[in-house]
Amino acid sequence: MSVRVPAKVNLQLSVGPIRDDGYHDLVNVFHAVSLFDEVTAAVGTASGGTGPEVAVEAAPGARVAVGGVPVDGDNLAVRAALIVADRLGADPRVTLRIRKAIPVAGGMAGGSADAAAALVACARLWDDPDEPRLCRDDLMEMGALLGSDVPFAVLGGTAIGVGRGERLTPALTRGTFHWVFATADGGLSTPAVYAECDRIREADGEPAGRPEVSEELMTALATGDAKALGAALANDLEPAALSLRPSLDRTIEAGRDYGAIGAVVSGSGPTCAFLADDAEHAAELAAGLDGAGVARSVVRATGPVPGATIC
Ligand SMILES: C[C@@](CO)(OP(=O)(O)O)[C@H](O)COP(=O)(O)OP(=O)(O)OC[C@H]1O[C@@H](n2ccc(N)nc2=O)[C@H](O)[C@@H]1O
Ligand SMILES: Nc1ncnc2c1ncn2[C@@H]1O[C@H](COP(=O)(O)OP(=O)(O)O)[C@@H](O)[C@H]1O
Repeated sequence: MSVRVPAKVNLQLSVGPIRDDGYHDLVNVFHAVSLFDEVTAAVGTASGGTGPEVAVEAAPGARVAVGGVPVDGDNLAVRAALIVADRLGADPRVTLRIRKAIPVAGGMAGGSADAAAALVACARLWDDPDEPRLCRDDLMEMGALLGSDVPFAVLGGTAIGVGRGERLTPALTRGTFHWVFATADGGLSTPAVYAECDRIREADGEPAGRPEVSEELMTALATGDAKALGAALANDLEPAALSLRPSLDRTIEAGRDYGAIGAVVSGSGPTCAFLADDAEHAAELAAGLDGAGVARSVVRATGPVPGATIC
């Protein structure tokens, strides 16, 4: 059972004040792009242990450093498999193989994507095909137990996330947008970036306001206006990511110099996202960024694309 699952970029990430539970209230506009991890689930394990086993590798041709991905019970895909087994009363001995093209700790929700893929794969493996007990909404609910970004990786497309980002409403979009992503050496820790955002706000004496959906962004999406979308991209975590990784400033500038119509750090970073007018412009932009030597790798993708899908 193989499932393909997309990365995300945040078109708008508005971060409200920190809550009592340590999370921040968000308006998080997710957009799924055509950079995919693949998770394969097969019944049984080689070691004969009591739970899931996992192996992780870079997808063919992908320059992803998989060293930081846990291959034990901390792997989000393993935790996802255990949740599905528990819900369906299934034998949790399953072998998961993850092929990663999504950068690790890159702000593109690769771990969440793998969790979503494992939820979909294990549900298909263990659920009753004639009378399934789990629907997509159930899997999204189970995903929220694993992380704020997991429900979106199940859903895909473009969606507005509120709460900690897990409560989703699909957004109306028209056409296809063309993106170029500049990945970085080494990741950034999501909790550390949120903490840096709080620290900067406190130091500047600028408390967080209530996050609100950008009307400019929604109109740009609904009309398929790439230039307006580029102008509306906004990420409250960007100053924090730049503070923790000052070299990203040069990456963003290089993208602008090569004609990107929008440039933003993706989520908690350090991947930078650049919007192009069309496929041809994206190819030129990618070549320019590659030559500038400001990224570990430069990848093109389009969005929106569907969420976790059985291959
Ligand atoms: C920043 C975003 C933007 O989409 O993603 P990444 O860029 O890391 O992929 C998300 O908010 C990350 O979501 P996810 O990676 O699922 O985080 P979780 O496991 O739920 O939380 C990890 C930690 O991030 C912080 N966190 C997360 C979500 C949120 N609304 N407020 C927070 O403060 C908390 O410190 C939390 O302990
Ligand atoms: N299947 C997985 N793939 C990647 N990272 C994972 C996975 N499971 C757990 N992790 C952990 O989650 C952390 C964040 O990873 P990731 O989701 O790739 O980044 P981000 O939150 O920046 O989008 C990693 O550093 C790793 O320790």
